[in-house]
Amino acid sequence: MTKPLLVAENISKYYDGRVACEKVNFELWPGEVLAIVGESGSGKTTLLKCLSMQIAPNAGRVLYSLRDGRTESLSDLSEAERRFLMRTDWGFVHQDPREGLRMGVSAGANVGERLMAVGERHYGRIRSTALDWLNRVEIAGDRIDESPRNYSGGMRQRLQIARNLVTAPRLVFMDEPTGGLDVSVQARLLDLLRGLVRTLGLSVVIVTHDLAVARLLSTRILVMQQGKVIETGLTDQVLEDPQAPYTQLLVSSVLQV
Ligand SMILES: Nc1ncnc2c1ncn2[C@@H]1O[C@H](COP(=O)(O)OP(=O)(O)OP(=O)(O)O)[C@@H](O)[C@H]1O
Repeated sequence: MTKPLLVAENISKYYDGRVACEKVNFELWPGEVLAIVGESGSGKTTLLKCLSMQIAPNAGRVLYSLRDGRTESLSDLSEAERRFLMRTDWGFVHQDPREGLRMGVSAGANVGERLMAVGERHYGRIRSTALDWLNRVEIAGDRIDESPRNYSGGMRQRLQIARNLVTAPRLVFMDEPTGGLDVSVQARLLDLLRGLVRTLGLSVVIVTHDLAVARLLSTRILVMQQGKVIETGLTDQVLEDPQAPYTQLLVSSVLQV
């Protein structure tokens, strides 16, 4: 692919006149993992929501390269195109897996229903694909009929990932996917995510306040402070040689390893 998958142009969002994010610009290329980092309240989640059509920005636009090769502004998409993105071409991994899962149905159904949403009707195939995905996210196959209510936090998060990836999305948004988990569970999940992202060639926009997560997963990084992007570049470069004083502070306080 010779053009970006997603382009953010001057994205701004205000709440009661207060800046949540302002004039954010970047390009996301196929296979790239972009980490949005910054302290609490810097506008990371707001930006992610604007990018993924969960909220409308007050200004600016998001261009997306559709599977048929057209590049369209998200705000100009038809309802059917939006649905296709939400159900198939995009994934969204929430920090709290309960937001991304249906807790009232089995783990297998959580994965299977995304497949059904894209037209798969054959029960045997749905079940075997669900099993395969549980396996890929290291959930034992004999837990397929259990409700995710019985699952641990780490298992729920892995199930949420399976549910998202089963439709072979090209772009996955992640909001603090390892937040709220024990450190050892986080490490394992990060490993798994890194493996999946690489094998599947996924493009990812990930919000994290944890620079170690950004370092492990991302190719590029975007540092936000008070709603604005203050530094951006290749992750290794930015973390090794941060230019903005705020980034220097972030890096020196967090990455003393
Ligand atoms: N629905 C809302 N109504 C009013 N203000 C909001 C709303 N959502 C976010 N904000 C404000 O926008 C700013 C950015 O918030 P946002 O949640 O995007 O930051 P964040 O960097 O994701 O923070 P955190 O890491 O704590 O989740 C904050 O000042 C926040 O109070």
